[in-house]
Amino acid sequence: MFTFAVVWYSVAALLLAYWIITCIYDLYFHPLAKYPGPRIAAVSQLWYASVYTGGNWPFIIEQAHRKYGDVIRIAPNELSFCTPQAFKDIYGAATKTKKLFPKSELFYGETGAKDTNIAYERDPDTHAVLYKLFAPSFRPQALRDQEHLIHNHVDLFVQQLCRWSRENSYVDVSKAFEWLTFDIMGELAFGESFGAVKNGQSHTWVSILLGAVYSTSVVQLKKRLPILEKALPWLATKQVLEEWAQHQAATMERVQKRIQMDESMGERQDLLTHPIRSGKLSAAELANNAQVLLTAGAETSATTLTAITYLLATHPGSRARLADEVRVAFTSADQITAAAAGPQQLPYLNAVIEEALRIFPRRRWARPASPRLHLNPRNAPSPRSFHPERWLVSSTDDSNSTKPYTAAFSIGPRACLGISLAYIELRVALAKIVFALDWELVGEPFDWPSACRLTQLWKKAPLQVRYTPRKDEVEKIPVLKVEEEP
Ligand code: HEM
Repeated sequence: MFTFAVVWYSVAALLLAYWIITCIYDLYFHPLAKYPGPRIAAVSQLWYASVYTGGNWPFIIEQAHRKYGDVIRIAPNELSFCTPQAFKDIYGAATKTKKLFPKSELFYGETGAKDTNIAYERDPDTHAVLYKLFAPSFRPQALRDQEHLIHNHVDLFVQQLCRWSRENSYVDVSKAFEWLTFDIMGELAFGESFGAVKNGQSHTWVSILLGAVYSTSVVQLKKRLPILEKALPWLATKQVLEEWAQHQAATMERVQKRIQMDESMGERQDLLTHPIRSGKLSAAELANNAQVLLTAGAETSATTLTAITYLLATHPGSRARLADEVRVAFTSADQITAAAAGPQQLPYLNAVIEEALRIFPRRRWARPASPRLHLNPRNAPSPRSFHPERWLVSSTDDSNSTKPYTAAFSIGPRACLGISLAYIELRVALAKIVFALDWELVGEPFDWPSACRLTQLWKKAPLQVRYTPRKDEVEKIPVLKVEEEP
C-alpha cells in the first residue's frame, strides 16, 4: 500500500543514490579528477566554505599546496595554482593566443549597474570605461601634487605615536595604521579626513564599513551554496542592516559634499576630480566607487604597515640596518619625500617593504592563482623567514640567487590601480617613523600573522607597540595641518 512514509523513503533513497553517483563521478570521472587535493573538496563546496568562513583561508590553502603540490583541487569545479607561470597566465593581459581570464563570478556575484565599481566590475569593456575615468588621478604628476597631504597626515601620526605611547604605555598599531590610512584616503577621495589620528579613535564611517565587510564574508559564499541566499536575511541582524543603510547614506552625503566642493578646489586634484568632471558617473556610482577606493586603498596599506612593524620588531638586526640607512640618508624629517625614499636612494627600506608584501599579501583574490605563490619554497627559499636581503640581489651578482617572483599588486589589466599611491604612502610613513622613533613590542611575544584572520579583508590581531622618540627628532617634524572633524 502507498503511504507517505514509502514516498518519503523513496525520495530520500533516490536523493542518496544521486548524491553517491555524483560523488563517484566527481572523484573518478570529472575532468578535474586527476588533480590532488582534500577528498571532501572534490565532492562538495563544504570544504571551501568551512575554510573560508573560519578566516584561515590563506594558511589552509598554503598547507594544502605544501601537501598536494602546485596545482590542487579546492572545490568540485575549481583548482588553485601557486607557481609564477600560472600566475602570469591567469592574471596577465590577453594575447593573440590567450583569452583574458575574467574575475570569477563565484567571487563577485552578478554586477548590475547598481553594483558596478572599478574593482568589482567583471565585464572588460565596462571596466575599461571606469578605468579611463579613474586612471588620470593615479598618474605620477597627479600623485606628486597630492603628496604633501600624505606628509601632513604622517607627521601628525608620528607625533601621536609618541603621545599615545607616553599616555597609555602602548599603541595598538593594528588600529592606529588603519586610522592613518583611512584618514589619508578620506582626504584624497572625499576631500576631507576622517580625523581618526587626531582624535585617537576610529571614525564611525570606517568602523561600520570594516564591521560590515568582516561580518558579511558569508555573502561571498552564496553562489557556491545557494541555500545561503535564502538564509542571508536571517543571518544579518536588523542592527547590521540598519547600520549599513546609514553608512550608505553617509557615503552619499560625503560624495555630494565633495561634488559641491569641486568648483572651489580650482587646480587642486584628488582621486575623484576626473570622474566628477567627466560628468559620466551619477552620484550613486561615484559613491560606490569612492567606497571601494577607500577599502582597497586604506585597509591594504594599513595591513602592510602593521606587518612591517611586527616583522621589524621581531628582527632587530633588520631594524638596525634600516635605521642606519634612513638616519644616514636624512638629517631632518622634512627631507623625506617619496622620491628621496625610492629604491635607488633607500634600497634596504624598499627591500623591507617588498619582503613584508611577500610574506603578508593582500586578501584572497578573485581568480585561481593564489598569492600564496609568494610562499612557494621554489620561488622564495625559506619562504616564511623575513629576509629583506633577498631583494638586494642584483642582476650582476655572481651568485645563483635571484629575487623571488611576487605579485602583491597583481599584474595585467586588473592590477592594482593604486600601486604608485601605495608605494608613496608606505615609503613616506616607514621612512618618517624609522627616522624619528624606536619601537618595541609590549607583552608576551606571539606569532602575530597566525593570529590574524582573513574575512574578506584581513582582520588583524591587536599588536601592542611602545614607541620612543629618537633624540629630539619628533619636535622637528612639522605640526599637523589636518582639519578638525565636524
Ligand atoms: C599595500 C597596498 C596595496 C596592495 C597590496 C594592493 C593590492 C591590490 C591587488 C592584489 C589588487 C587586485 C585584486 C584582484 O585581482 O581581485 C588591487 C586592486 C585594486 N587596488 Fe590595490 N592595493 C594596495 C593599495 C591600493 C591603494 C592605495 C589604492 C588607492 C585607491 C588601491 C586601489 C585599487 C583598485 C581601485 C583596485 C581595482 C583595480 C581594477 O580592478 O581595475 N590599492 N590592489
